[in-house]
Amino acid sequence: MRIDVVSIFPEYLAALDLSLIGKARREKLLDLNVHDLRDYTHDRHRTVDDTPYGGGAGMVMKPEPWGAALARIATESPVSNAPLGDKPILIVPSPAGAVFDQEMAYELAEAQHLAFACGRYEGIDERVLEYASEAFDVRPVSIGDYVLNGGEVAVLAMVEAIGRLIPGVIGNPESLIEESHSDGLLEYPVYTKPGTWEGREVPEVLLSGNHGKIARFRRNKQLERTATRRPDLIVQLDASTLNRHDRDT
Ligand SMILES: N#Cc1c(-c2ccc3ccn(Cc4ccc(CN5CCCCC5)cc4)c3c2)n[nH]c1N
Repeated sequence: MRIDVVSIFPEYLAALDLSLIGKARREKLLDLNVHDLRDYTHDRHRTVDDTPYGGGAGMVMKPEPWGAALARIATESPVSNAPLGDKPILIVPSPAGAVFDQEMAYELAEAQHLAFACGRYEGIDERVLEYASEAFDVRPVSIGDYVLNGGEVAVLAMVEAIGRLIPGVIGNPESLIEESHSDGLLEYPVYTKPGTWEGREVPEVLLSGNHGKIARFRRNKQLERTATRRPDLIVQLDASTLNRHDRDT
């Protein structure tokens, strides 16, 4: 997978050189390119923003640098020149976007080429998204119902959530099976040595070696946690998921 990220703070994305995503880049599982939007300006001050038409607080990101950056990325895309004529996907982090979730992460992990446009100030001139839709499948996406100062934090979260789903990135793919949201429920609690810590014991069933009982204990903990912490997820569960847990714990 190729990923391109455009930002006026490219150093914000340095975290993507670390840990599993950094390892995936070094092992060529991920071709991740970070671009400084200011490299696509032509004035002495490398200007990327201006006052909003119609008035209002703050500044808006100018269209010209974005147009040049996205045009460059589109021409380099391994997808847009493909015979099928697919388009690379352009994710535009925005408080006004569709909410990013695990289902979207799985969908985007299938893409050959993702580009991310990190806005700042009050956002990017809307004409950029219209222009980009000629060469990209443009997706405004939000990572949650709160307001950040720009798109970079959202890109870090999405690239990690998507990147870890790419085959070979996570050492043990089994660990992807039982994590939160993989089956519509929150994950169960985990424990490790020592067996007693600060007077607190590990649940005895986990020491029993009875895999059936352990599975039931964990399932019930998933349901218990989801019902108390995310009741909104419970209503979305189908009967088979809810009835799969056993009363015998
Ligand atoms: N993903 C994600 C995000 C973001 C996010 C993503 C990208 C940018 C680019 C700039 N900002 C800051 C910002 C955004 C909106 C406003 C409100 N204005 C009101 C008047 C009309 C214009 C907009 C102010 C400042 C961003 C925030 N926040 N929260 C998420 N989950």
